[in-house]
Amino acid sequence: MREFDLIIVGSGSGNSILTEEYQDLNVAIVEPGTFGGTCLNVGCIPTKMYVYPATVAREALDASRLGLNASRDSVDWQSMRDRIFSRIDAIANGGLTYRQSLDNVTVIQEYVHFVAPKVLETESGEQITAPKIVLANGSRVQLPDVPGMDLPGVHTSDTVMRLDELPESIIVVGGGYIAAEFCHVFNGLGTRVTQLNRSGRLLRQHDDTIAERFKREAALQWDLQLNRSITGIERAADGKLKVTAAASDESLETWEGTADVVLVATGRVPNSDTLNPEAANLDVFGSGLLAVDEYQRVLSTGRPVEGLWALGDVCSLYQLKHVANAEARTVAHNVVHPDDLRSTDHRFVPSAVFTEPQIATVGMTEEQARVWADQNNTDITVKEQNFGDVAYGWAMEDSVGICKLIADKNTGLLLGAHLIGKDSSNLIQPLIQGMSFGQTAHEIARGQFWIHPALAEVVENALLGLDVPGQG
Ligand SMILES: Cc1cc2nc3c(=O)[nH]c(=O)nc-3n(C[C@H](O)[C@H](O)[C@H](O)COP(=O)(O)OP(=O)(O)OC[C@H]3O[C@@H](n4cnc5c(N)ncnc54)[C@H](O)[C@@H]3O)c2cc1C
Ligand SMILES: NC(=O)c1ccc[n+]([C@@H]2O[C@H](COP(=O)([O-])OP(=O)(O)OC[C@H]3O[C@@H](n4cnc5c(N)ncnc54)[C@H](O)[C@@H]3O)[C@@H](O)[C@H]2O)c1
Repeated sequence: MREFDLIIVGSGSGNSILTEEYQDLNVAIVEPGTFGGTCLNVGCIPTKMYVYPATVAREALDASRLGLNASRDSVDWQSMRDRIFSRIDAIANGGLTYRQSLDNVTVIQEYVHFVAPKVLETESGEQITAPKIVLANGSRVQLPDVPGMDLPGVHTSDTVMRLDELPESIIVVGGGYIAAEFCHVFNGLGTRVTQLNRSGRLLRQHDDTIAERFKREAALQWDLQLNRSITGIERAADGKLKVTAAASDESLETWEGTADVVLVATGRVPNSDTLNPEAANLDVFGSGLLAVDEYQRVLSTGRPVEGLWALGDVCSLYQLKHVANAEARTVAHNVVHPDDLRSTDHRFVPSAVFTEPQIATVGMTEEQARVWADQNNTDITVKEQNFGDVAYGWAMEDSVGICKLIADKNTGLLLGAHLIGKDSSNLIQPLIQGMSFGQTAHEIARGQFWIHPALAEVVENALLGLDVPGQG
């Protein structure tokens, strides 16, 4: 059995643990896939590198209301794809080469699973052990159990960005983040998009106002087929892929549609099962999440296992890179300072959906805030401010954007912020900051200058519209 001081399983956020404090430790990093993990290779980064040109194209197509006639004459998919992946592949290869060059680091390029507590076995049968092990092995695509998933032309987010050609038509299955972002990408680049979702709602975890507004905007851009659950995919006589879907709403008929490509984006599951957690008696809950305490220590029958840590999608309620990175910082400290444990602050986890319009959110939805207020004997105040009501919104002729804020009427503290509209992923940041540092809505609004006439004035006005102490 090979012994190390530390084993890290997964090279996504797990790879960022190795700070200078680790240079005297004998470390193994286990990564069977492409070095760098999901975000770099098949997730956040390449998707946004496609989102940006798609957004530029949509802005051109929508510019006529500003008296500017522009068009999307042609799209060079191959050069876009090669530009994106020549950058990304170089970073992944460079990261692997760098780690392999370090005297104190061994990279093991195989899957591992537990055979006993603290003992992992590679696919080729080698056993490795260490007093400290970090489990950072992420999540993977979950496919519905229907026929046709293995047909050529049926893709997931892992493969669709490497297509040889921009498809003329695509059916996107799912109504979450991944489906939304790829509908925007392909629609912006000129593919005919049909989105199929099981429920009648898009972005189900978002505030109702935002989800409804997004549904309206999505229906204006592509063909939206809601309340339809995929039942199968087959090859049609004309060579296209034929998708069938049952109606989950009784008023609808069974649906059939054809396209060149099908993208299945029906969720992701944690990779804990690939670790054989039973052999180490590790606690697993929900969709397969490893149970951890607030210090990221992995639990076994409810108690932390000495020297065993987890972070990111394999254990987190949030499948988000900034959360995986924050948890990695916690673990990086705790592994080498076990007597001075830090916890990860999960109070105000924001996220953004990079569509056109963008969506950004932090904290409670209005529905959650009403329940919370009842339980805590307080009241809430809600303000919806249209982007179109501020000067920059006039410049944009905006009729889409909303900044919706929810605050505790008595304390003035923000409970939730939900934006849809241009640059929402950036506009929300002062609200995340104010919530994180305990500032009231009035303090955020009046404790600083807001640049005039920047779009951020919509956030200032939304804050001033809340019925909280200090306003007036
Ligand atoms: C298409 C897409 C777009 C996304 N966009 C965003 C975004 O814009 N913003 C955002 O915040 N988040 C986004 N995410 C989510 C984000 O990518 C993940 O939350 C994040 O990358 C998780 O990091 P991780 O370190 O936990 O896991 P990963 O980066 O997935 O790393 C885990 C690694 O472990 C390896 N592994 C798995 N099982 C084993 C095993 N048994 N043995 C050894 N190794 C194993 C895997 O090969 C993998 O490389 C996106 C995800 C996808 C799929
Ligand atoms: N911008 C970002 O931060 C970003 C971008 C992409 C992904 N992510 C992360 O990745 C995670 C996974 O994303 P996702 O979109 O795959 O999952 P998701 O859980 O958000 O959405 C899955 C969707 O598929 C639908 N669905 C499930 N089974 C179906 C079926 N049989 N037929 C039709 N529809 C079906 C569900 O109703 C749901 O709308 C997200 O939760 C998010 O945390 C984040």
